[in-house]
Amino acid sequence: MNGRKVLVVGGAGYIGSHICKALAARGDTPIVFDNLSSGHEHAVQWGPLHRGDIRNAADIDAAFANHKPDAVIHFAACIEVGEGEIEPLRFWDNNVGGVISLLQAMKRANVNTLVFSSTCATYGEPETLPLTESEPQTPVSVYGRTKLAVETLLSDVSKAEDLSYAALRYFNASGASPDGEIGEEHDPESHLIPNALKAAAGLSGRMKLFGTDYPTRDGTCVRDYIHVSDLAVAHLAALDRLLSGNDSFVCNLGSGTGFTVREILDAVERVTGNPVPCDEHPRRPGDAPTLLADTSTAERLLGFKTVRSTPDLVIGDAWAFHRRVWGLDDNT
Ligand SMILES: NC(=O)c1ccc[n+]([C@@H]2O[C@H](COP(=O)([O-])OP(=O)(O)OC[C@H]3O[C@@H](n4cnc5c(N)ncnc54)[C@H](O)[C@@H]3O)[C@@H](O)[C@H]2O)c1
Ligand SMILES: O=c1ccn([C@@H]2O[C@H](COP(=O)(O)OP(=O)(O)O[C@H]3O[C@H](CO)[C@@H](O)[C@H](O)[C@H]3O)[C@@H](O)[C@H]2O)c(=O)[nH]1
Repeated sequence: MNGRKVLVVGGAGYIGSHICKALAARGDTPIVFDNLSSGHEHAVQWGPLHRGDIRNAADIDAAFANHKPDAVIHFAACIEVGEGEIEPLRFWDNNVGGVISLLQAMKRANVNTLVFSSTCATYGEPETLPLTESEPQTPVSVYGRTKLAVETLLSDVSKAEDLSYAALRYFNASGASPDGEIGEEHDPESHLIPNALKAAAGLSGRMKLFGTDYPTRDGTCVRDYIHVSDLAVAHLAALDRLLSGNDSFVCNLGSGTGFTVREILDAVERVTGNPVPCDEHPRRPGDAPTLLADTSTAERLLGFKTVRSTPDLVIGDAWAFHRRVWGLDDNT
């Protein structure tokens, strides 16, 4: 299915920009709606940018009126888990208030298809691994609770109104566009792989390894890293499934394989050829020991299987992107 206009809310950000690129590559038009609070204008390359805030009804109504999209993919949120503990009101306002505002605008514009960025952080500290979608959701962070609240909101609204939605629970989004064009540019950056690459490049001093006493094979947290280009493929499939008239659904997006923090640091050293200077620190609050996706629902509903979600491909693509952005190609 192509030739659609898709409003990509938060499309100037890390994951959203990769989905825009994938939409355009197959003949859809991504219209980015973004307030550029953490996104980048230079990442909007495949369709128009409509600058505005999701919580402002006039802004979002204007985007629907000007561009008449067929569907919406919603990425915009406050994502920095630690900040949520300090500023919960800001997180609830943007992550939940933003979706209420968006749903109201969709209703006014008569657009009823929505793909939503949820997260494995809604599961909290699971007992059963790998995580299926039916695992109880008991998030341990403000961030995770706002995302779970949106899932509940979408479920309630879809029962009463003409709304079909997909809530996609990403595991750890990582990597960069394989052609090096776009990648992860968060500021501040809290994610493991870009921080490790920066340390390997000698640009940030020693990195912090949070927690070495977890009940895992080497004492560090296990995560399921999914390449952002694989995530993009899954979003197109989710959109197509909804636009074909199927019911709303919830689905994990992960690779199904877990790696410890130490294994990721080893891979960073292997790919870059540089050591990762690193100090051991206490656990970071809110980190679950292990998060690992059961991928069977994504396979069944979306025909989705990852193809680039191995540590070496993820880190290789991220490294190529960051070398360019950091201006290292001539001297590292
Ligand atoms: N990065 C991950 O590993 C990960 C994992 C699970 C879920 N997610 C979810 O995926 C989504 C995208 O994450 P990301 O890493 O690309 O984040 P990001 O910060 O790079 O992108 C978010 C975008 O939304 C925009 N935005 C924020 N608030 C807005 C508002 N009120 N109005 C308009 N635009 C607004 C920002 O400017 C930015 O461009 C988020 O919802 C996040 O919670 C991310
Ligand atoms: O400088 C760092 C950064 C991270 N870590 C550790 O590395 C692991 C992965 O951390 P990170 O890359 O920050 O990812 P998560 O905390 O797993 O969270 C990400 O993945 C979640 C889904 O798992 C999303 O919901 C969040 O938005 C996203 O930040 C964790 O054990 C961290 O403690 C370090 O040791 N040092």
